[in-house]
Amino acid sequence: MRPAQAIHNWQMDQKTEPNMPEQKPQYVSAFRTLLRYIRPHLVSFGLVFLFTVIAILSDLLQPYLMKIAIDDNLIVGHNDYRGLLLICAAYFALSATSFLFTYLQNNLLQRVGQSIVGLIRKQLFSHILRQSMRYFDRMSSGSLITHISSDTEALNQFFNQVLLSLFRDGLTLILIVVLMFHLNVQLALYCLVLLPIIMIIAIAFRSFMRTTYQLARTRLSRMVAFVAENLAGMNLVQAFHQQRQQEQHFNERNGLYFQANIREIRTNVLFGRTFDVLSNLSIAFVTWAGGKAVLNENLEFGVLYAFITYIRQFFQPINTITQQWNTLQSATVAISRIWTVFDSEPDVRDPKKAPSGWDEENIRGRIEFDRISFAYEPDVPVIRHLQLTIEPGEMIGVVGTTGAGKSSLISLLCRFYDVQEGAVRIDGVDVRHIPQASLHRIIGLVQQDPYLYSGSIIDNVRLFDDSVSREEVIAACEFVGASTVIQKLANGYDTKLSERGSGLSSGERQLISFARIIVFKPKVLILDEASANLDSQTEQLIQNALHAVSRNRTTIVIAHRLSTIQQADRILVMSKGEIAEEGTHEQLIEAGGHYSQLYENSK
Ligand SMILES: Nc1ncnc2c1ncn2[C@@H]1O[C@H](COP(=O)(O)OP(=O)(O)OP(=O)(O)O)[C@@H](O)[C@H]1O
Repeated sequence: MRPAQAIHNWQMDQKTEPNMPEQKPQYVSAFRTLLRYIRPHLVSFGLVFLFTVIAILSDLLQPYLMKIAIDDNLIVGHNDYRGLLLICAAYFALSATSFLFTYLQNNLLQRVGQSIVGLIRKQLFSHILRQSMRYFDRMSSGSLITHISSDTEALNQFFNQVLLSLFRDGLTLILIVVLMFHLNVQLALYCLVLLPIIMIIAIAFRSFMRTTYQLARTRLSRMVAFVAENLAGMNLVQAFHQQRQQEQHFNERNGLYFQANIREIRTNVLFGRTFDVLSNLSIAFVTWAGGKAVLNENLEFGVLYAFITYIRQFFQPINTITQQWNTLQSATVAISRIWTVFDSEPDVRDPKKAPSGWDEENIRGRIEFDRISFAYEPDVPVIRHLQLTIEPGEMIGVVGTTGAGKSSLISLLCRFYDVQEGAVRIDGVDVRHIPQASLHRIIGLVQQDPYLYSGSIIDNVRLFDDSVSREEVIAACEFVGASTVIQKLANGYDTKLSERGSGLSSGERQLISFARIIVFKPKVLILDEASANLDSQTEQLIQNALHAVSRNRTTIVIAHRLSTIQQADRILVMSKGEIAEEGTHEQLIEAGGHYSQLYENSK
């Protein structure tokens, strides 16, 4: 990302934070979409349901067994030791069954959930990769990272917590009510009297818990986004000594997240304890009403025991389900957010098929900008009616003031953006008709500050393409003169580079990019020259590499040092999106215009 973009994103983040609208969950559309992913796993979900039923039944039959033991085997004078032993064995068997099926159900649900979430994450990333540059101008990288990490994690929780709880706790509740009515209708009705109170408390807490939960999640995403933006623009932070200010901004976000977390925990504890109190109240009530009935010999003691156990088990699933409401909501918001990303279509699209007669291997490299106009924002033209033809094998140098539109011209040739007027053609074919993969094989781009991937130098030159041999890579590096730089590194060609190619200057990274050009042999070479001050040795290496690589290749060099392009076949001077001067170095010096002034200043 451009540093300017990073700053812009921080500013956006800071400006919009207090008023950023919370996204409302769209349950129906979110789950209809999710259903598409669930459908292929219906058998597994069916099995999870079956295992859940078995595990719950095994749990709930345990108090019932105790009731039988108390009422039938422990009655004084019965001395039914064999019966008692059988019940104990059955109790153990039920526990073991519950253990086994809970384990199976958990594992299976986790596996299915993880594979769905993994698939969504994969599709999300490849969808983002297919977007055009305009999309990345609009979206901050922080929010995209949040979509891929936190939002998919919320989906993961939906499967592992919400769905599991709905299956397990919902079913437990239903079965407890059935068992209570089976044991004693009157006592069951007494217990159900409490239901409306439970509902009122749950609903009252629900909206409160939702607010605190959403607040904590939003503040967490903002903090993550902020860190991501800072990492992307670290050079800027350091160059402008922004450490203190950024630390302060981070501390504010960290503090807000801390407060939201504390509020969330406090609410959860309050809610959980309220349910405990309610549960104890019901037990006291049932002990009083049931105890009276036992004393009057209207109720067996075992039934009362089973009832009390069921009441204890009754509150726990209600508590869990209510708590899952938050996760359900955040998962719904996450699904909507993920689908907003999926909904965005790239502005720059591939043609349905390559134009007839298109032969990538035999491209000559004639480039034509035919009266093109372009703007990033409506009404702010960056390039105006520009006409330029570059012959195959020609080397063009482009100079101009900052913001003149040099990089934009290259972006249009690479089709990172589409022109609004006119056409860009390669060998007479409009780039909009050329499949992008083919276009990017034809054009080799050596950027100003080349991006290197985490990996060895070998992998960075061959772009992880194993069909390119190590020897080819080494030969390419030697050809462009990068080997001197590489051999100085600790592990030579096997030195592991980090994403910013740490340890290498931008000029040295450009040398490695030149080696890529030799390996992949594109017909057109674009060099956005490193503007950073290079030491004279690296500068000379780059000059030599450019000379070697540009041979028989159409080459466009955006030059920051005029020495690089003095030998160019033609030099263009750009100003305000137009070509202001054009000619060889000698012709332009003689003309005494802007170029000659630049040349004088650079001496
Ligand atoms: N992604 C973008 N979104 C909006 N405006 C942009 C974007 N990229 C560049 N611009 C604007 O377009 C104009 C031309 O920019 P461009 O990068 O093409 O100039 P340049 O000649 O390459 O400048 P420099 O030498 O500083 O790199 C500038 O005013 C710049 O602010």
